[in-house]
Amino acid sequence: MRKRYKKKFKKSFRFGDLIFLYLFFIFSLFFYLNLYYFTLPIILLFIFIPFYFYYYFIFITILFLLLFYFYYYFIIFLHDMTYIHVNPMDNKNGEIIVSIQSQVFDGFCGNNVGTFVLRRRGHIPKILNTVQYYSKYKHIGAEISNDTLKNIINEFCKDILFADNSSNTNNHTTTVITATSTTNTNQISFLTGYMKTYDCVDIVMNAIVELKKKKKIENIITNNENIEKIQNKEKEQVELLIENIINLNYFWICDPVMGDNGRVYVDSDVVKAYTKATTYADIITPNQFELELLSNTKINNEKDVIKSIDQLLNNGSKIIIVTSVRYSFDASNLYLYVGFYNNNKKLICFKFKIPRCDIDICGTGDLFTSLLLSFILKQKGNILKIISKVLNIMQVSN
Ligand SMILES: Nc1ncnc2c1ncn2[C@@H]1O[C@H](COP(=O)(O)OP(=O)(O)O)[C@@H](O)[C@H]1O
Ligand SMILES: Cc1ncc(COP(=O)(O)O)c(C=O)c1O
Repeated sequence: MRKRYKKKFKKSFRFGDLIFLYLFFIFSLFFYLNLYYFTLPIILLFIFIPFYFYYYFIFITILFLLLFYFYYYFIIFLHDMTYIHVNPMDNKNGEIIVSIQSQVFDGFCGNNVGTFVLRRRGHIPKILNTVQYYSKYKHIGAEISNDTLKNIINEFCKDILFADNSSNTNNHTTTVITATSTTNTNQISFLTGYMKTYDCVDIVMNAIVELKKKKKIENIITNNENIEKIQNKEKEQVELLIENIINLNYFWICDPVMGDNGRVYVDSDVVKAYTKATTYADIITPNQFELELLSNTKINNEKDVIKSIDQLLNNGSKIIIVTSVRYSFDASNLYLYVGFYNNNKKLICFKFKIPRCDIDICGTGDLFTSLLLSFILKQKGNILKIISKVLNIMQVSN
């Protein structure tokens, strides 16, 4: 009786197909609701229990569960490959990043880009907005006053020095050290971008220099003897290590944002302030126009670029990265140059060719500097590899 009924049932309803559709529907629903966590297989198991007396359904259920598990772990694997998983509150390495840039209401530039990128890559930057404008193109809004800027920066410096002095006593309540009580306050990096006025650049620069002095940060630890012992090929590699060029425990990436393609968007005397800053900044990232302003040289060819880089390095900066140079004889590419002195004070310069998109993209410089900072901190090592990684992310297809 039961057999006959089963046969009839199978023929008329095509029960197997219905179950397939049912399973498909349930899975789609759960995925749509983002409920693909561990509880789901158990829920599904209970849903399918009524069908268990058909071994055919048992087989399908197990198959689906297995597929689900593979799919789930595959997603996690892909996610891990793509993003760096960091708990935003987990500042165990004690790094302190200070991002001093603009803030705009509309669009992407300055801290809107920089701090987003840094946070997305697992850093916890401290953020100071130098201006609050409507957009990159409409500088309507307000600049931070000198007093406010000084107050905030001084407070930060006080906190840092206080943390140093009281590193053995854990009864402090300063904001800087809230992340962990074992914060290494030597691991500080400054990223500066858009600053509208001479005073703003000057105040920030003086604070950084003063802090460096108070914390007795030595500039660099290059050990000539060790490098001489290494064979020639390896010697070249050692020269390229960023930790041999700048002090990674404390450095300043200064993007001298002044203008682009002949258009200036800061006060005219800001160039003087940045020229002074080239003495103290560890890494300077001008575009072609900014390099021309800083070196007072018109860039027509590669020789001009190298001469200007040499001039800025001579002032005291450790690394110059000219983020984009456009030559009249090559409209389809941009060129990025990186220059620094080796131990024998010989200028080392490399260039990267970048396929140029025929659009004016907003905030590219700010994206570049924040990625650069992140890769320096996370990856260290060969400076050319660091820049390649940054450019790989920046690369856009035409
Ligand atoms: N038109 C473009 N085509 C391709 N890449 C670009 C373009 N504009 C900018 N970039 C990328 O952004 C980086 C920084 O851009 P740049 O224009 O030099 O910065 P800034 O915003 O400071 O002027 C370049 O090194 C390059 O990788
Ligand atoms: C307010 C403001 N205007 C203009 C610029 C220049 O933008 P870009 O670097 O894309 O030329 C910036 C960059 O930070 C900015 O913050």
